[in-house]
Amino acid sequence: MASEHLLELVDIEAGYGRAALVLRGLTVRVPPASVVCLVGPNGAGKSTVLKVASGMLPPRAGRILVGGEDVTRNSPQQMLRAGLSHVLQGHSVFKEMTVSENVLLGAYSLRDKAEIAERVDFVKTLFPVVADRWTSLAGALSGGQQKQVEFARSLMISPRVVLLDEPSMGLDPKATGTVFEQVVRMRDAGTAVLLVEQNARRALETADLGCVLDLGRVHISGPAADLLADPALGELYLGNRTAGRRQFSTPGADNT
Ligand SMILES: Nc1ncnc2c1ncn2[C@@H]1O[C@H](COP(=O)(O)OP(=O)(O)OP(=O)(O)O)[C@@H](O)[C@H]1O
Repeated sequence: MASEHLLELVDIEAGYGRAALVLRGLTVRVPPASVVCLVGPNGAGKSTVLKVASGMLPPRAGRILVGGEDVTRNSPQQMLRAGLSHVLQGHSVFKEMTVSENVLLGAYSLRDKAEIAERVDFVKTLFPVVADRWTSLAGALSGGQQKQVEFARSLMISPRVVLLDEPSMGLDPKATGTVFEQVVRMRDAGTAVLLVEQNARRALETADLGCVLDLGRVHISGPAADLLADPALGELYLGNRTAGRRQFSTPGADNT
């Protein structure tokens, strides 16, 4: 059945091994051509959401839908084929390989040379540093430039949704700014983004929709601009100082 959302995680319960559940009835939806960010305290389960969406961690309950199709039991490879591309936390470029070799790793499942060439042109246009440093060793690039190589690699398969885990981690403010600009460019070029970030303010300034996670559930969600303007959210998560402290409304809301 067609869906107005590209990716839907519905009533997800998930955890690691025999340990207690990390995600406890979480619902997140990603519309087309949007950036949805997940923010919240350490250990809330943000990265775990991305692992569930990419098939790395099968949920114990709930459903995962891509374009309305149920992919809950997909393996990571099947999730990739369904259009979900995961850019992991930290740096995952191979420093001893060139930028081109790193980017082309993202095309390993493609057979059509014309399609690969078309995707290479696309990512080079989207990320000029990838074009400029195409034959350089990836290890010679700055952290922010390496992150753009990872973005380019993730886009080679024409994903429907890119899952970005902490893209600003370890970057200085200037590189962080560039990386967030590139997130917007990805969206404007037609790829939806589900973004996990510690830098909650910067993420909400970039995103269209935001979800605040706490204890494995969506605590509050809505247009990112509304969340940024919420004084309670500002005080709890964004470092604002306000006179009165008020509590959030009922936990368990979703971003529909
Ligand atoms: N591989 C793992 N094995 C066991 N427990 C894990 C594993 N990865 C994460 N956890 C636990 O799951 C919980 C949620 O972790 P997760 O990384 O999803 O949180 P997060 O919101 O992304 O946190 P942070 O902002 O610190 O990155 C934590 O209690 C963490 O210890």
